[in-house]
Amino acid sequence: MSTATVLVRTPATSANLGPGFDALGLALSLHDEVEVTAEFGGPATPVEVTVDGEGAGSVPLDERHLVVRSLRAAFAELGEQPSALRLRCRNALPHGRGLGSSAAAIVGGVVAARALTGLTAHDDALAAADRIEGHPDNVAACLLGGLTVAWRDDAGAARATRVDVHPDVAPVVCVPSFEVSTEKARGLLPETVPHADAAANAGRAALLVHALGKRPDLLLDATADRLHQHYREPAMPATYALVTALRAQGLAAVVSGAGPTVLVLGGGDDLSRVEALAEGWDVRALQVDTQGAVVEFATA
Ligand SMILES: Nc1ncnc2c1ncn2[C@@H]1O[C@H](COP(=O)(O)OP(=O)(O)O)[C@@H](O)[C@H]1O
Ligand SMILES: N[C@@H](CCOP(=O)(O)O)C(=O)O
Repeated sequence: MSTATVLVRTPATSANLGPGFDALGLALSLHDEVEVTAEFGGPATPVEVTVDGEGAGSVPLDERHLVVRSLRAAFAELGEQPSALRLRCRNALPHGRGLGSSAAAIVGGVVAARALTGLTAHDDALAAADRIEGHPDNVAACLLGGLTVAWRDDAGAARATRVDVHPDVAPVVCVPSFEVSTEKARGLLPETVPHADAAANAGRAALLVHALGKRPDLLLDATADRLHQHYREPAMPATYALVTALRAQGLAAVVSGAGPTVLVLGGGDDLSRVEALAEGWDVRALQVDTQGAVVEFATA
């Protein structure tokens, strides 16, 4: 029998960034940690999970737990399931707010399973995480850190590349007290969209990559979206109203991921202006996380 332990740290992510639906993601300086101990070759025992912080008291503590499901899926692809699994989760990412908590849980499980079997390269981890999450934008940024552009190749496997972010891009998030699940928010999207809207978003998404990297002064124009935000308004009217109010003041505000958090891609100078309009919201000035998922330690 063999036993190994790893500790994996995963960042929050804001996906879409306005026009980059299911493609763009930005890793943020807010993190979950999961410590996983796995035994191989012993008698099969039930999984043990403890949770501190966000999700404590609400997430299931058995095989339905999202990190456990992701570990199981990754171990299945790697060819061997552990006979025993023990997890200690310390969560800072709020759930169901559009800050990538599910992506962080999935990446945490996939990276932990790979580290527990001696794999440290991220090569196949992105595709594995995308197969669980169902869209590659958050998992790419969570895995790689920074600003990422994700896509699926012709065989359907997720791929991603990182783009450097201009130092003046200081993310501010306005987190509401209510949740909207990504599943519900995706259910509001239409099957098809007008060609003019698709064309407008393609142009703005291309501009956004340039604005985030080199021209923050173009961020207001670059963050305009016609593909998802207004379709989701019925599930989060307060979010849509805050985005509209912030944009009217010249601030580059978008719905973070599938919402309901609002992300403002401005400079640090914008914080007081955001706070003035976002009364009652939990307004946090964050930084871009440049590390992505990190294996803090691994013991065999
Ligand atoms: N650290 C975690 N541990 C277990 N389950 C989690 C964790 N993070 C997220 N989840 C699951 O994912 C759900 C939230 O996912 P989702 O609706 O995609 O919102 P978001 O990813 O924007 O926070 C939670 O309600 C919970 O079921
Ligand atoms: N592109 C996805 C992003 C979902 O992000 P999350 O943080 O809300 O899970 C979408 O817009 O549905």
